[in-house]
This record gives sequence, C-alpha cells and structure tokens, in this order.
Amino acid sequence: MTRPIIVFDLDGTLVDTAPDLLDSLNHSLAANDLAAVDEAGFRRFVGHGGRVMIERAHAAQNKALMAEEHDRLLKLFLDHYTLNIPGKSRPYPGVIAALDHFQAAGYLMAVCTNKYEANSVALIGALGMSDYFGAICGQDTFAFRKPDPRHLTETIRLAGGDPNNALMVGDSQTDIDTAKAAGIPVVAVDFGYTDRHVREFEPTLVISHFDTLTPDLAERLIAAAR
Ligand SMILES: O=C(O)COP(=O)(O)O
Ligand SMILES: [Mg+2]
Repeated sequence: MTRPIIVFDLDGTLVDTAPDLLDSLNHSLAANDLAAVDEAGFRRFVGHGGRVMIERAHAAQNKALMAEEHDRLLKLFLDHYTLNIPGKSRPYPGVIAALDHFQAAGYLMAVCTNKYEANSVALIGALGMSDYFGAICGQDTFAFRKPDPRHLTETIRLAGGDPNNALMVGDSQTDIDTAKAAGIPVVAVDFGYTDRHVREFEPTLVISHFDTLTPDLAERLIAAAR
C-alpha cells in the first residue's frame, strides 16, 4: 500500500493569512470607492480566492462590478498581496510540530488551496515550510477547484498518494464538501475563516488546536472511513 497522505487547506488552516488578505482586499476595493471590509465581512467573502472575494464585497455593498473592473481590481489585489508575502501571515500554533510528527511517521503531505498556486508556493516558501509538501495545488493548478473533489484527488495523486489512504484538514464548508464528495475523511479546525461554525457542515471531526492532530488519530480516521 502507498504511504498515507494528509492534505491541508492553506488560508485559515495552516496559516493565519487574514490580516494580509484583508489589507490587499481593501487596497483593491478602495480603487473602486468601496468601504473597507472588516474581519466579519472577510469571513463571509473568503474561501474561493481573490476574484470571488472582490465580487462578494461588491455584492454586499450593492455595487455593480463590470468584468473589466473585476480584472483590474483582481490585479491590484494580487500585486499588493504578492509584494507583501509573507507579511503578517504566520502558521497557527502547533502547525510546525504537527508537520514534523507526520513527516516522522512517514506520511506524504500536500496543500490543496483556492489561493493561486504561485502565491501559495511563495507563502509556504517564505515561511520555510516548502520541504514538507510533495504538492502545493492552487485554484489555477487544474481546470477545477474546490469544492470540485478532483482538486483534492488530483493533489493527492500529484504528491504520490492514494485517495483511499488519505485525510483532509480544512477550515471551511468548501473543504468539508470537497472531502466528502471525494469520499475522504475530513478534520475541521474551528479557528479558521467561516461565518458559521464548522460543526454545522458535519466534518468527520472538529479540532481546536494542531496538538490534537496526531498520526495515530489520522490513522484511526482513515481506517474508520474504509
Ligand atoms: O484564499 C481563499 O479564498 C481560500 O484559500 P484556502 O482554500 O487556502 O482557504
Ligand atoms: Mg481555508
């Protein structure tokens, strides 16, 4: 059998990127005379990448958004975000220790995120975390993205893993729906970016700290899902 694989979402799961995403979002919105989004708004708009964040912020303020404007604001957002990496973004408490434990236990690891791939690779590199991951797949890596389950299953294959011997860890409904559609057990962290409690989306398990996420626990969750 192939080595087991654990796949992580990025924003709100491995790394607390909210301050930087919010700064870059507000930088782009200001160019279209929109009011700044606060932390609560951010939680409602995040999860499907920058383009959707900008679209949702406009809808919330009843502002029309033409296709060309959308492209221009996305470019402003991405240029600002890219220039600031890693900014204030840091891994959540216990993340590095957990990755070390999974690595020592022989797990393959990968990232499946709706951020753009280049920004994901840059952020993970800037935080010194690249060596843990056999694949880092963003919303533009394939022709499909979360909640399409193929984003997850193809990430697993790219990292050399088997979807039948896999666990997903995420912070949002998108992650939970994706894993469920792929038939993969999913652990939800309760400290990420969602406006409703992750429990409502019925993940396999909810955790509040990475210390809880051990290779033993992962093995049990994978075995129970078979
Ligand atoms: O940036 C987003 O909108 C989502 O990113 P995530 O999939 O890593 O949570
Ligand atoms: Mg997330």
